Amino acid sequence: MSGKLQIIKSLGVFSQACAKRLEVPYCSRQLIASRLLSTSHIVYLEKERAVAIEAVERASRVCKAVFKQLVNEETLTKKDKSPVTVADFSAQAVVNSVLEKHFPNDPIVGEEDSKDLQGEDGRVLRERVVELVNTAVDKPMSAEDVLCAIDRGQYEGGSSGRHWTLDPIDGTKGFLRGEQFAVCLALIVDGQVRLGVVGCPNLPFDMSKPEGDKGVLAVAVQGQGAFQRKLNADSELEQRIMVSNVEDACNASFCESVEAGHSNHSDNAKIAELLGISKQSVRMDSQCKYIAVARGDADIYLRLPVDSKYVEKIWDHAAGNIIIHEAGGHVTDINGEPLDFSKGRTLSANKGVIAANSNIFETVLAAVQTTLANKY
Ligand SMILES: Nc1ncnc2c1ncn2[C@@H]1O[C@H](COP(=O)(O)O)[C@@H](OP(=O)(O)O)[C@H]1O
Ligand SMILES: [Mg+2]
Repeated sequence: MSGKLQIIKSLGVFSQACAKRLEVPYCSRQLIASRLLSTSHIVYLEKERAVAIEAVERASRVCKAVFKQLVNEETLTKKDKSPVTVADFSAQAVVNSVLEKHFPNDPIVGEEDSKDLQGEDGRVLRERVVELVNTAVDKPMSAEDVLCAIDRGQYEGGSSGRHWTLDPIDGTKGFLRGEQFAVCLALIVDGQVRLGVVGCPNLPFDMSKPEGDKGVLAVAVQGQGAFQRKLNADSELEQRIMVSNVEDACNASFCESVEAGHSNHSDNAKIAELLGISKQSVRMDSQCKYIAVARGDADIYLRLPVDSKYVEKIWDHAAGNIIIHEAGGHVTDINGEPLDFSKGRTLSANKGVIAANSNIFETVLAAVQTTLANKY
């Protein structure tokens, strides 16, 4: 069989999904195949994309169930951090076991480890986690299976080969406040982020209807654009998302962390003033901020350091980073350097994060550098 024919045959199972994403009606396999052959990168990472979506959807379901309980039940006070802990460990176990099933040789850089679930001290927490995990997986998992799955996240990362990075619940403070949080998964190949999936169970699907449907899944593969679909919905229909086209920074809106301990609110305010921005900042937890910029709900995301010591973690940025790029935006650190995901578990070569649409990015970066001049 010729190479070309082989590619066309292997495309068969993907053509309907690709048609959806390309926003063309589902047409003949041959037509889709010829489109894909002319832009051969489009089939790149198709299986990884589908598996990552499945993993994030399953984990998001687990988190959403705990989140609902937390918001509704009077018995759980928001000062009690255990619900988010249970959901966090469970989500990591669920994602890692889905990845193990399909890509058993891929290492994972995950935020959590199983230390707090070990031994007699960890028994109560462990039992709750095992019960929750078993609501979300196809094959029953023992306590040992669950701990092993969590600890598959201990990879050190680096610049060669491929690995995944996972934040099972990003925005734990938002989760506890009943606000925004996200399940974030990305695939890194030779130090470059190639695929990102972010599940945002509490984010309105359409920001112009804040009381409407909640639950967004955003996904991007390098070179293929960024898309959103309804999280855990029957329909797999995807919409392409794009950053805003605001051209004058003074008309921009910016978003930042709710937590002043994660991003310097007063420096952000000085930059906004310098840019002539009069709109109030949108404060939001987690990588939902990247999604807000990627779909044009906001124009700028500023994450300025609060001190010189904190080093950002790759799982807090990898998925959001590729989604912004694929939506037509730009992401760098405060020095204008791209985020470097090849350094292991942290972004040790970077300081802070700036994301914006491409029209205003250079203006925003200049304002950041003027404001922070030699501070870090
Ligand atoms: N001093 C600090 N500066 C920047 N980020 C910090 C920080 N301390 C903690 N974080 C990170 O900020 C993340 C939340 O970001 P945000 O404020 O945008 O919601 C946390 O993720 P987790 O919630 O997964 O622990 C944590 O990794
Ligand atoms: Mg995080």
